[in-house]
Amino acid sequence: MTSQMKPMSHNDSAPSTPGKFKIDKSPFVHNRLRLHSSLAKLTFWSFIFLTLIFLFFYRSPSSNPLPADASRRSLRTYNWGGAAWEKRVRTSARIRSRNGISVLVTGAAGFVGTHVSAALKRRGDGVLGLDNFNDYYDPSLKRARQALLERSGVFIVEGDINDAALLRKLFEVVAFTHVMHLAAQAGVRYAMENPSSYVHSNIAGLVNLLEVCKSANPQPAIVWASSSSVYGLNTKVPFSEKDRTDQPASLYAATKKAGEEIAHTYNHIYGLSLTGLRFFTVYGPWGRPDMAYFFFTKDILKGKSISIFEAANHGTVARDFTYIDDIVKGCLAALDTAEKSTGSGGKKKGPAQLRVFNLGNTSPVPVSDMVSILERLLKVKVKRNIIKLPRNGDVQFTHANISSAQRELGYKPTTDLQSGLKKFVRWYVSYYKDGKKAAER
Ligand SMILES: O=C(O)[C@H]1O[C@H](OP(=O)(O)OP(=O)(O)OC[C@H]2O[C@@H](n3ccc(=O)[nH]c3=O)[C@H](O)[C@@H]2O)[C@H](O)[C@@H](O)[C@H]1O
Repeated sequence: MTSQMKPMSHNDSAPSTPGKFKIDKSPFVHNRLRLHSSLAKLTFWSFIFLTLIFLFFYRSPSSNPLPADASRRSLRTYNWGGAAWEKRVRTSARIRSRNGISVLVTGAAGFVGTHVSAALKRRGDGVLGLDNFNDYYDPSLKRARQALLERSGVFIVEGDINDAALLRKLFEVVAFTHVMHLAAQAGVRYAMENPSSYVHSNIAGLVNLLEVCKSANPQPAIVWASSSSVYGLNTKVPFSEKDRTDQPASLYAATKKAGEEIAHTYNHIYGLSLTGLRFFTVYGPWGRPDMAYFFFTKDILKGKSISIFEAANHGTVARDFTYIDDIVKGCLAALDTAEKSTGSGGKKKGPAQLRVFNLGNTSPVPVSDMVSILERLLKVKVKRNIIKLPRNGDVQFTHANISSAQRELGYKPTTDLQSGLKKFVRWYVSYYKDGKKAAER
C-alpha cells in the first residue's frame, strides 16, 4: 500500500502548525474535510493517469525513439510472395556451374552488393539479392544498379532484413549454401544525424538475419561486412586483426564492432560459420554518393569548393582506399573458403568456423593527394578549403595489415588509387552524362 492510499487518521487532517488557527472538531466539518481531501486526490491521480494516456498515444515525433527515417523504413510494406515471385526467386538462385554455390546477397542494390552479385553470377553461382532500397542516398542509383543486375539474371527481392517472415520464406524456397550479408547503414558521419538507423540495420537487422540462418536447414555459411572503423582510436599501424578494437570513434564503428561480438555469439551457441570482412574505404564505379571521393568529384565538376579535413598541427588525414574489384575478390575468396555451419534445427552439433579479415590496400594516401588525383583526372582546378577534422566520428588515418587475408584467402590487392580513380571518373562522367544527371540531383 502506498502512503497516498493510507487511510487518513485524525492527525493526518491537522495542519502541521496547529497553533496558527483553531481546529474545528465538529464531525460535519471533519467529514467535509475528508471528502474535500479525497476529491483533491482523485482529481490529482485522474490528471496524472490521463496525462500518461495522452503521452502514450499522442507522443510527438521528437519523442519517438526511432527517427522518422528509421520508422518509415521498418513500417514500409513490401510486396512479396506468390507463385510467380517464388519462381523468380528460384530461377535467380539456381546454380549453373559445377561446384557452384547459392548465395543470398543482402544489400544487393548497394555498391559492394551489386559488384559481388554480378561477379558471383558471372562464374555460375546462384544469386538472389535482397534490398530495401532506402533513401539514405539517391535511390535512382540503386535502381540503376538493380537494372544492371537484372540484365545478368539476378533478381533483387525488395524487403528489409528486419522482416523475419520474408527471410524465412526465402529459405523455404531456396536452400542457400551461403549468405553474403552486405545490407547495412553505412557512413561514419551520418551516425550523428540518425543514430537509430544504425541500430536498426546493423544490430537489429543482423540479429534477425542470424536468427533465421540458425534455424534454417541446412544452415548457410555467412560472410558479412564489418569495417576498418572498428579500429577506432587504435594508433598501432598497420592495423592488424589482433589489435584492440574497443575504442570506436563513431556509432557506426560501435555497431560494426557489436556485429563482430554478435557473430561470436551465434557461432558459439548455434554453430554458424561466420566470416567478418573489415573493408577499408572502398571506392570505384557505381560507388556511394555519400563518400568523399564521390561528392568531391561532383562538387569539383560544378566548380564548388571542397572541404578537406586536416588533423591537429596540420596533421595529415589519410585513408587506405581500396578499389572495388580487389574487395570483390576478397569477398568471393571468403565465400569459397568458408566452411559449412555445423548446427541444424537451431542446435549446434560441433565447433564452427569464426573468422575476421582486413580487406585493405596496404598503402594509405592522404586525402589531399586523393584530391590532387581527381584534379588531374577531371582537368578542373580545385578550390580547396582546408578545415580542422571535425569531431564527428572520423579517425585520422587507416592502414590495413592484410597478411592474414593474404595467407588464408589468397587476397592480393592490385589497383592503386590513381588507376582506381581513373576508372571511377570514367564511369561517373558517362553515368551522369557529363554532369547532366548530376545537375538533376
Ligand atoms: O573503411 C570503412 O570502414 C569506412 O569507409 C568509409 O568511411 P571513410 O573512410 O570515412 O570514407 P569517406 O567518408 O569517403 O571519407 C574519406 C576521407 O575523406 C575525409 N573527408 C570527408 C568528407 C569531407 O568533407 N572532407 C574530408 O576530408 C574523411 O575524413 C576521410 O579521411 C565509408 O564511408 C564507411 O561506410 C566505412 O565503410
